[in-house]
Amino acid sequence: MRYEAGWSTHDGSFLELNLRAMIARMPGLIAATVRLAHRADRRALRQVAGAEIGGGIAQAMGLIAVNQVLVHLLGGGATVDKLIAAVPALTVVAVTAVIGALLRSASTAGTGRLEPKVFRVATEEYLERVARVELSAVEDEQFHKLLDSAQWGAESARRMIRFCTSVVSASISLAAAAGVLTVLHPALLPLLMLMTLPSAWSSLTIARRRYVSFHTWVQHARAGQLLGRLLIDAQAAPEVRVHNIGPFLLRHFRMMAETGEREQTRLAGLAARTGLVASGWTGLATAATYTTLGLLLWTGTMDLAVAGTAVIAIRTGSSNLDALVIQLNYLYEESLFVSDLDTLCKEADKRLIPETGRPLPAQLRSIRFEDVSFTYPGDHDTPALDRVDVTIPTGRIVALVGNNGSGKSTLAKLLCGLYAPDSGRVMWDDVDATEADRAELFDRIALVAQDFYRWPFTARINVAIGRATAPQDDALLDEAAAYAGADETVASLPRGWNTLLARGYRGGHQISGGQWQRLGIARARHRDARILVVDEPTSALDAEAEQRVFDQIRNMAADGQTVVLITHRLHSVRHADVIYVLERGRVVEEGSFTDLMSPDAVGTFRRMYRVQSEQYAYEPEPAEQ
Ligand SMILES: Nc1ncnc2c1ncn2[C@@H]1O[C@H](COP(=O)(O)OP(=O)(O)OP(=O)(O)O)[C@@H](O)[C@H]1O
Repeated sequence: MRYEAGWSTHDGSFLELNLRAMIARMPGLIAATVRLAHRADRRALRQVAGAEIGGGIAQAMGLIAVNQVLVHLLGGGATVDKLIAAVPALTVVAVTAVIGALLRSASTAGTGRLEPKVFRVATEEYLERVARVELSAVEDEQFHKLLDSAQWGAESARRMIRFCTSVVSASISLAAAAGVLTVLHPALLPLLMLMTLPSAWSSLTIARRRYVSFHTWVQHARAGQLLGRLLIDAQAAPEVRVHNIGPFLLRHFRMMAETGEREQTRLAGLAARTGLVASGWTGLATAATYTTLGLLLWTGTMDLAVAGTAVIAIRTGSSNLDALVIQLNYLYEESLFVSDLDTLCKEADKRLIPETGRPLPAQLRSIRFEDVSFTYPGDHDTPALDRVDVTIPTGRIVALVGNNGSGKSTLAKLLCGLYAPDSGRVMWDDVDATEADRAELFDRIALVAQDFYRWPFTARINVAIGRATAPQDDALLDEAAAYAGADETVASLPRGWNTLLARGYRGGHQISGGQWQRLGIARARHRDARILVVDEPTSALDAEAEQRVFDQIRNMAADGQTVVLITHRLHSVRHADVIYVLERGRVVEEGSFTDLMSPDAVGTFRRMYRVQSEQYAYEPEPAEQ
């Protein structure tokens, strides 16, 4: 499941993974992290910033004081006098060390507080958007790939806080050491930089490879995890056992994991080689630095006290510079994932369901599909709906029937405003659904989809979620449950309405498919919308419950509610005002039950009805003579 890196060029970021680009982008990245942290917790941010800046100043002062101590100790005079003279500087060294330690712990506490908050803010930012994008975006493979990689972004944003703190701290310490070195001798600073360049190059190269590899293999990793999860999934568990699917899944899990391992091994080998080359160059640069120092001493250009401070400053400076490069590199690597998150937010913004639109008619007369065609993205040749004309009059029952894959559910989804037609229009009287206020449109529809969602919450929430924003009213919930025949189910649950319907959690309970379906119908009833779209509402119901649901659907239409009924139970569409028969995305027949059953009709419905009714025909065995 390798990906071409092409998609990653959406931001082209990894291609810019070189030192110049990194330095150019760094202020922007730090500013973005600071903004995120500011939104998450201002006080903690101030605490971290104050502690880091204070810590850097303390370190610089400490280094200057060390220089003073060495000057006193290596100067002329009696040892006791030299020690007494060094006491004030020694005190400064001790005090700055204590202050530094206190500030470091303040920074650690602040960072610890900030990190989880930044993670939450970043996560909410994309979740909030993704929940509002068009359904077509959620089903789009490219968008999904972006979702996969961007999900790491929130975790990266969290880690960036720590790396940002380390970068600021290492930069201040480095500035202190560099300042001291420049004062000691101007040649020392460039030499220090030279010592660090190879490790900077090596970390960047390794980071670049890791990022490219991540993007190439991201969906492969997800698919591997999916296989692993299937083995422990409660729903798959019966088949896994009875059909002995465990070894099959495990074998494929191993195969996918091994591909991942090979990639990791390849990266590790390359990293080891790059690291070795870098270490060689660092060794040469270090030798050059200390040779220069030796020469300066030998020629008398530098005295011993200064050389001692220089060695300390070089050691501090090079470890600061190493830390800075490593932290900058981590920061940069994480920022690439944060930029994926940013890209996801931008892409999601482009695909958001519009928040405004034309108001729908208050007294709607009908919804009309006018010459509507629709093809799912990727299915270029086979339209799911092909030039369909359908009229749904208000307060009537409209039935959609047809073979599997004939386009019934797709038509229902277009009606619900989940997809827009490729051509043709869905008109709510004189308002085109694509221009309509979508929130208002959704508000008018209650949907019992074929694959309605089994929320892993309590029975109460499973029904109340039909009107998620309204306050919960037990009387209304009871009424909806009674309507759908779910009242007995609820009464039989160990904790009634408050029973958790999620196996695998404490107190979780499992109900049957039919009982779920009753709850799904109760949910749609509780929504109390003007148009009810029911897609195979009774597939899991027993015969009596099924009859009851269809009777109630009839009553609803009598009360003025519009019902769009999709079903394979053809006897249940007898009472529909109009029946549309679909075949391969086209309407091939329409009319009332009587019209379609008449000998003059096209005959598709009649044929389907006859096949079904023959299955129910009961002829008693002839009595034995
Ligand atoms: N989300 C989707 N993405 C891509 N193709 C889809 C999607 N949903 C349905 N299709 C395709 O569109 C066609 C019509 O499917 P649809 O679900 O509308 O049929 P249906 O009449 O409701 O079938 P059934 O009676 O089996 O529920 C089918 O060929 C199906 O493969």
